[in-house]
Amino acid sequence: MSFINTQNSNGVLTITIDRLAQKNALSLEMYKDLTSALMMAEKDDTIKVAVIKGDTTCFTAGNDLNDFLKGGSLTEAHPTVIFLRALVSFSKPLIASVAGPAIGIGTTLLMHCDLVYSADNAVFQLPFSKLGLCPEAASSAILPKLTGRVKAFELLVLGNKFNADDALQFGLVNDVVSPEELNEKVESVALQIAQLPTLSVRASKGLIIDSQKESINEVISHELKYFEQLLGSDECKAIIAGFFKR
Ligand SMILES: C/C=C/C(=O)SCCNC(=O)CCNC(=O)[C@H](O)C(C)(C)COP(=O)(O)OP(=O)(O)OC[C@H]1O[C@@H](n2cnc3c(N)ncnc32)[C@H](O)[C@@H]1OP(=O)(O)O
Repeated sequence: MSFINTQNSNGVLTITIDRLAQKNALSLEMYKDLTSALMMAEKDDTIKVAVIKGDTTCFTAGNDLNDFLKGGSLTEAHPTVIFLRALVSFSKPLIASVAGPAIGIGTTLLMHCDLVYSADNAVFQLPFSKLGLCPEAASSAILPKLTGRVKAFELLVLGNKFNADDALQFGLVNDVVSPEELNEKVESVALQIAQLPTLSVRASKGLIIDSQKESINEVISHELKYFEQLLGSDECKAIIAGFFKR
């Protein structure tokens, strides 16, 4: 059973994370499906813009902690790494629609989206140190640029939860609406983009991000070396195993 659904309509590919019983935690299979969805959007000329969403109660609880426990080397062949590379290289506008928990990669993937809309029930968290891990998805470089160094340290290392208004203030999201308004808001912006001249939108995204892609990918590689080491540590394994013994 796939927990990633796609719907293609009016030039908009909507990618829905749908594993609510596990708070939309992202398994390796789900990363593969997310990558496939991005690649499909990249290749299909009828798709002008992609939206990534959960539902109005939950975006994603981040990486599936069971998969962390299983281990595995974070090489370029790893599904999470392939997804991160696809996210960085995605050349069409990507809009995130966030509600409820957006934990770990649920927050860091937003740093690779072009527009982010949040419901006022969203809860963001970068609990890397609490898990015995370190930042990923180039958040160690992107977040300090958004928030300044000391706030980035607070968010990435203390790892406390923050709300949608905080995320708006940090420049992580464009706008905050009620959960009931979120889908309509995102759909209307996506349709607006889909109707703009395609080449102009593509060129504009390229101008905003292309010059940074190489360094973002380098930061991702650098972070992954530490992340892999930490993931293999007894400390991290004990913390993650503890999550399931609550
Ligand atoms: C490269 C990527 C790095 C990262 O993403 S690092 C971040 C990893 N993620 C986390 O550390 C978040 C872990 N989850 C939570 O903190 C909490 O959950 C939430 C705040 C998201 C929601 O809390 P609540 O509403 O109380 O739900 P619940 O009872 O904790 O979870 C419901 C079911 O979902 C499973 N679950 C939640 N998150 C994960 C996860 N990340 N990986 C695997 N399973 C998860 C639980 O175990 C449980 O399941 P059952 O009903 O069978 O007991």
